[in-house]
Amino acid sequence: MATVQTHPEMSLSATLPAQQEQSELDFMALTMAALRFVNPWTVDSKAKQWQAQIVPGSPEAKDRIITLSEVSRHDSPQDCWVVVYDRVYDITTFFDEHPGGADIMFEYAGADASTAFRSSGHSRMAIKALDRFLVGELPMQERMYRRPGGIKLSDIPE
Ligand code: HEM
Repeated sequence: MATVQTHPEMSLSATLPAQQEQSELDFMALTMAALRFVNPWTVDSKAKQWQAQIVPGSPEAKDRIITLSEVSRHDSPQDCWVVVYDRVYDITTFFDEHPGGADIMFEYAGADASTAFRSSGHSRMAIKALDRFLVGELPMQERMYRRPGGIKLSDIPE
């Protein structure tokens, strides 16, 4: 039977990256575990509470933390969520009412619509109209506009 001999140096260099990767992975897992322990805004803690249906615009919506990954699951005309300025809105019932049309909004189904919303020149009234569709907000580590030291826009809603 034929055997393939590799030069000892070659086989060493071939195994090194794999070993390195293994130890990096362990290091990452440890770091993530430590971060979860000390970080009060961990994704898991509040996101797991997302079980029951929530009425858009209700007081409970203000306390609900929803991850981007959860938002991405609501991307159909029957169940459509978008993110605007780190807040999550269920706009399923708004398609027919939207003065800018349904299609333009549906392009952002399950995704972040902040820049589209902003660049369409929405009025204060439109910003206020967001309230009634609120279902929650992103965890701190997924936010872009409402995090300490993050981008500050003077005209985004409180
Ligand atoms: C997410 C919830 C949204 C709400 C509550 C909302 C609300 C409104 C309102 C009230 C208007 C009337 C004009 C005004 O008062 O500013 C409007 C217009 C408009 N919206 Fe939205 N909008 C939303 C999302 C979007 C998105 C994601 C886009 C994407 C680009 C968009 C594009 C437009 C455009 C182009 C107009 C202008 C229509 C015209 O003047 O003919 N909107 N929207």
